Amino acid sequence: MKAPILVINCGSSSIKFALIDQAPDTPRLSGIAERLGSHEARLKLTDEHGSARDISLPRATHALALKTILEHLEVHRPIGIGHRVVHGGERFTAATLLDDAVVRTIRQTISLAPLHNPANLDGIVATRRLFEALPQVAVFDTAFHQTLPPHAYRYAIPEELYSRHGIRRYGFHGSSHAYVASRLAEVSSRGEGGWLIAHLGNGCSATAVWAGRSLDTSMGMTPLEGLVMGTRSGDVDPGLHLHLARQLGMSLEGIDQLLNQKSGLLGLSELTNDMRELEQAASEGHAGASLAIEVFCYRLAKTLAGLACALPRVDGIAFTGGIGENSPLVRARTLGHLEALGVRLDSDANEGLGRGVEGQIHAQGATPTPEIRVIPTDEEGYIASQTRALIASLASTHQTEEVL
Ligand SMILES: Nc1ncnc2c1ncn2[C@@H]1O[C@H](COP(=O)(O)OP(=O)(O)O)[C@@H](O)[C@H]1O
Ligand SMILES: CC(=O)OP(=O)(O)O
Ligand SMILES: [Mg+2]
Repeated sequence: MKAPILVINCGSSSIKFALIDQAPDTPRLSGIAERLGSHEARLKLTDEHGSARDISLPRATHALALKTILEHLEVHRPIGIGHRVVHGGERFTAATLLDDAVVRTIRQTISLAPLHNPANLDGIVATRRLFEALPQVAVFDTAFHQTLPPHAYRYAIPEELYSRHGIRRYGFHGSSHAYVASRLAEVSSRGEGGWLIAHLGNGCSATAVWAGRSLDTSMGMTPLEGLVMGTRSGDVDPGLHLHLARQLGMSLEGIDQLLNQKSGLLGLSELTNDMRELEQAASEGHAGASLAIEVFCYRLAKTLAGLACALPRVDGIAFTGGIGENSPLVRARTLGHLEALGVRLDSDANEGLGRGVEGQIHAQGATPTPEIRVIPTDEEGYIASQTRALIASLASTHQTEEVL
């Protein structure tokens, strides 16, 4: 591999990673260390030829898993490491070189993303210790949404909560939305224009993008706002929290768990958070699974229609993420609720498109309607390119300073 960048996405019980060559189309080395902390902890590695290895790491911590990952990848001599950091608050509007001060500032944003940032930081701290000599970069999920105008990012609550405590909408999945927006500009005849992008994975969010800039998005201060997700409720009546506490005697911890881990597709279906399994169960007559899919698609359509307000014109709608790329059913059901936006799906193209494959699925007619596209996301590729660009710009500044 030539000058590869190691990308690390450190979650609460897993670490996803990829080693990415400077030539974008070179096959990657990638993998996941999962169930960390448990007896079943393991590392799954797929090399650049596609052959997979499964290594058992009983009770491995994040630090031990990272050490093992790095031992396996070291021979390829990465030139830098890019870390996914979910919340950058208002302080970070772009990818940032990690030093002690930046790590301290990320630590201060923990209260804004208690589910994601502590794990991201654990990964950063351990990797900086293990690889002192390598430049390391934080790429923030929130950075792409820092172009939101105040009327999109402010909540209608007292001003002081924003100015003193940073309570506002931030938006997430920025690396995915930014990647898809740039890919749309390459493949669509409409160019950069106005796009509604639906990132549908375990976490789900939709974004309105105009001329490559995010103008509004469905997630808010935390990744709980907005769409129905695998285990997250998305939007609920804000009065629900008080009701659960006062009438049902639930604790804050309990409410947090209920809305983040027991709701969404899982809560509605009482079956699973996995869309593939839900589609199977629904086809066999499971009423909860059918309802979960219907609520998911209706709420997504309603959010996309709302986000259209942010755009001067809707040139198209793009689907991405595990569900967006693989589920013709979810795409068709969602678009079925959006006739008012003038969208027209080509059902055969939708059904016939390979799983995880890029393509266009709108009906071709005399009058142009919004394009409908499937764009497989590449968060790791985006994080690697941001990391590479920052390292290159620092190297050239350093060289200029030496000449001067
Ligand atoms: N063929 C498929 N049909 C429907 N849903 C699918 C299919 N393949 C994957 N998915 C769904 O994609 C979701 C996971 O998306 P993914 O983007 O991989 O998640 P993450 O946010 O963890 O990266 C799961 O709900 C899974 O069921
Ligand atoms: C921000 C967020 O929801 O991330 P994920 O989809 O990885 O959970
Ligand atoms: Mg993913």
